[in-house]
Amino acid sequence: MHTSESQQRERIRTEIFADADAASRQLAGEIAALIRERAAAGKGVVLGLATGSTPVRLYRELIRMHREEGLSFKNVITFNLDEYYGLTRDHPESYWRFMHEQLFNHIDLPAAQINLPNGTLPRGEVFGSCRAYEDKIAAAGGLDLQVLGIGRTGHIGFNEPGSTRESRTRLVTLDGLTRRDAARDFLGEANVPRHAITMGVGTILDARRIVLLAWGESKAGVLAQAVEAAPVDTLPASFLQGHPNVRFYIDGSAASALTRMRHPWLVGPVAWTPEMARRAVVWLSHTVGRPVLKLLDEDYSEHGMADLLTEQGSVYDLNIRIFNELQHTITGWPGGKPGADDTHRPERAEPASKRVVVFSPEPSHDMLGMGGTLRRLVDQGHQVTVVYQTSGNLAVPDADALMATDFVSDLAGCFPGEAGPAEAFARVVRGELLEKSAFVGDSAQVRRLKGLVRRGEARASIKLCGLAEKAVRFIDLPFYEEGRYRQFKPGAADREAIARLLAEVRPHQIFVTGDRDDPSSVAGVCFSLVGNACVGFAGDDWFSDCRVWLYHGVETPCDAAEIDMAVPVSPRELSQKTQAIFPHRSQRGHSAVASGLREPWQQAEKQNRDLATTYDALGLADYEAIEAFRRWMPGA
Ligand SMILES: N[C@@H]1[C@@H](O)[C@H](O)[C@@H](COP(=O)(O)O)O[C@@H]1O
Repeated sequence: MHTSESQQRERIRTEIFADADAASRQLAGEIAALIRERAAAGKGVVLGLATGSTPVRLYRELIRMHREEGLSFKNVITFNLDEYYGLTRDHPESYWRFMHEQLFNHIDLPAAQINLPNGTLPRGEVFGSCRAYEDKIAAAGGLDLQVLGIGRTGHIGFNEPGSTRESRTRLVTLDGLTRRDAARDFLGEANVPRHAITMGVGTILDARRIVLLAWGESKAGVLAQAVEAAPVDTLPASFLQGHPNVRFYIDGSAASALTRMRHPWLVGPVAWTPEMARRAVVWLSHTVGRPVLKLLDEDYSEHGMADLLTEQGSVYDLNIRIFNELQHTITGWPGGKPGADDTHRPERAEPASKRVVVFSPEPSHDMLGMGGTLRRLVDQGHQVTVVYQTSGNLAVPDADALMATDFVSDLAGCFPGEAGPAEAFARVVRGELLEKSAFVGDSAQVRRLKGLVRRGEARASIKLCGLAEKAVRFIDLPFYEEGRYRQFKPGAADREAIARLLAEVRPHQIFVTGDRDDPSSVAGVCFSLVGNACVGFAGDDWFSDCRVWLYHGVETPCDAAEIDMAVPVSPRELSQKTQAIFPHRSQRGHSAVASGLREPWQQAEKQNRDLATTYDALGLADYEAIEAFRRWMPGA
């Protein structure tokens, strides 16, 4: 398709890269070229920098270029976008500390040339300091290049919805969703500051060049609006549309809601592959509000799809073909139906009893994404192993850990004079937790105890699915145990643990999630470990008899056109699933797993019900709920 035609709805030039690494390398190369060019002319560069997980890959690449290619930052002055208000500079979550750990400590940028808003001043001095920050940017000659990420509210810097196009550096109140998104970094929403200092939208727009980076499906909706809808102050990133030199560098998942990706037939001619035809017909059915078998010639022609009809023959044939394809995704036998003709079934019939591995990035993802299917697999006689890839301890509130220590102490109190090492351990952890005045990172022992809390929850949950305890593996991958949110670095030990497990079980089916998540999130890292292991096994006999199924996280809607296997969930199974999510008590309420006011099980229930409603509207059977899966193949 001709690029400019397919991008006709885009008001910001957007480049889609193979992955976050490729996009980060591109921008790092451009920054390095600018620095070198200016240095050669005896001039400096003024960079505007961002925090969050998004630019971490960019910073790693700049550090690599400094170390291996002699890139010097001596002629660079930096201004950061924002800073939390009320955190000391050495607080683990201050942006000052983040920038030093992620970039400044590893390059030769002189300390005097580093600038961040000061979040430590008394309120009365903030206004003056914000003005001084603006003056300093101007005195440096203005920003040559501003790097941006984007928040799920559509914020840039901390310019939340409601920020005006003219806003300047100032103190702001953080949006509820932004605070929930930051809750994991701060080990609980209660610890997230309520205020921050941020450059204004106007300050950002004054930069001579702007590049916004974004990865993962969770940003797709907000990005599509920023790029394609009219600018509004409810979506501050949309104000970038007015800038003469702005580019978005994003990965395929973040781009997935752009018209050229989601509905390419609306913006130009497309190659009508079977997948594309299915997507278009599902969209058409939704758009005109008629089931697939009732779509008319005029529906197609009035919605820019006449060429599909020309290519595929009559509307009657096309409607039936797509209807059948959709119908064939539905199965109550997620592990295959023994003895049945499986020509049109999503899974093969043999072997009748399959070895199945379900990977769950943290305890609870398995149940939220595929609790109904998991139960069916067990009930239908498959040998299911659930693998919890990480302990999930970073997402356990202190209060839950304290309860656990109390329990151990109380239990020990039942045997006076016989206090053992477990009681001593609980006492130490309890002491640490009680001494925490503000947020501090947890020690290894606190994390260990929190991991055990989640193990207990996972066991309780999985039992409700009829799974034996020995079918559950907790592999506590080291990248997570040694890491912090937004800063995970998976390594050889993580890769080996996954490969070892797969080589031992040699499953016929693998269920995994996280393929469309931000690659630096827990689910994103966990998926890439499994995906890479599968690529490594691609030539092995056992793997050629193995199918990999992707299940869905609860925060993003399922697109019916992309489903390869739809497992109906009856009213009874849905309540059993909800019941099985319930034991994950540390994830309830204030946890970042919940978005909005919804509890995790409510989100899962809604997602499964919504999909059933969609299938019903397409003219398929009317189920209570549906869990959805896509098939994944290495290298596809
Ligand atoms: N103030 C920062 C933003 O500058 C950043 O863009 C956003 C997204 O974070 P992440 O990159 O981790 O998705 O987080 C914070 O709100």
